Amino acid sequence: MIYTVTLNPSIDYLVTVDDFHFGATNRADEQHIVPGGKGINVSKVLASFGLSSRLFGFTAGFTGDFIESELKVQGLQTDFIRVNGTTRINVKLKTDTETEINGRSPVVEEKHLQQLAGQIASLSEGDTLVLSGSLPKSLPADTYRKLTEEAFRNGIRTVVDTSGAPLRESLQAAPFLIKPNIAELEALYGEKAENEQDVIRLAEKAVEEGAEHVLVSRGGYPALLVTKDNVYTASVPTGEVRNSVGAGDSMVAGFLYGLEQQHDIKKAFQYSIAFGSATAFSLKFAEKESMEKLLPAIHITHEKKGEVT
Ligand SMILES: Nc1ncnc2c1ncn2[C@@H]1O[C@H](COP(=O)(O)OP(=O)(O)OP(=O)(O)O)[C@@H](O)[C@H]1O
Ligand SMILES: O=P(O)(O)OC[C@@]1(O)O[C@H](CO)[C@@H](O)[C@@H]1O
Repeated sequence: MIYTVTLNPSIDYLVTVDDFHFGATNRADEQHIVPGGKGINVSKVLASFGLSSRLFGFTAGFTGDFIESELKVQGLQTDFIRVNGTTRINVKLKTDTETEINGRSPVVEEKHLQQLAGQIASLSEGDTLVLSGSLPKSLPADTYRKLTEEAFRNGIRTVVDTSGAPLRESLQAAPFLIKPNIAELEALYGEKAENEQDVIRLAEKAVEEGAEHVLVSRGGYPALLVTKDNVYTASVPTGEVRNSVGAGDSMVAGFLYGLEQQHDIKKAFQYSIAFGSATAFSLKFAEKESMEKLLPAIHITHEKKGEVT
């Protein structure tokens, strides 16, 4: 079973303003109000590909109520812990470019974290735990590391998709997969990656620090999957980007989908790109038909300690 954890969910207010003027009153040309947050997005994408998951995390106030009721309508199995305050609202403004304002999280207390740890303690060997997104400000940076350590001890595979100190800390707990985008990977080591070799070098550092698979997304540029002995590079399909919100989460979902279908790592990587780009090319998240159209066009190069296949 797959479990996703969204410690810091959101309502995403996706708004398109074709002719945007800074400092003026603008009117929306299109808008969508949806439950968001990285773990929630992973679960939503998995569900539309027929894979069930259970959703953990913290919700609060009327925005939290909206998220829970919407997800239930969509048939998702939620088990959120209620905290005080109000779940944040994240603004995703699409003009000729994309601008985001992510809101402030409510306060999550130690007792709530303990409750979550209790939920995770009930997982079984072979389960997958996806820890995605930022931490509420009140939680310490080692939160994901501790949850990953506990999961690792119990034979649970952990995916960590976050950035900064929580990502750095989590490496020590040997996560099965991390999925930084290029900016997150660069920030992790305080270095700019000027070319693909630099990206590989930085990803290898993350492997040395403990991650088993490092999946680096680079928007429309080839993505990389780096492990101890292997480097895979995937071409990314060309197309019109209509919405990149959730493209990274769709990659995580696609990777897990590939593994759930009993495919190897290389094929799972190919699925992850197809899922990511299917989301980027659509106003909604990836759907089966669009994903399957993109899949054959994604070519993977595999380099194993000096050999190229
Ligand atoms: N311009 C693009 N053309 C084709 N595919 C794209 C493009 N931008 C994003 N994608 C798809 O989405 C994937 C994830 O993109 P990106 O590196 O922007 O992730 P991210 O920053 O984690 O995304 P987000 O945080 O917006 O969900 C890419 O690997 C690719 O499959
Ligand atoms: O502030 P965080 O937790 O890093 O990211 C939250 C978020 O931007 O990520 C998702 C897209 O990946 C959105 O649904 C959501 O608004």
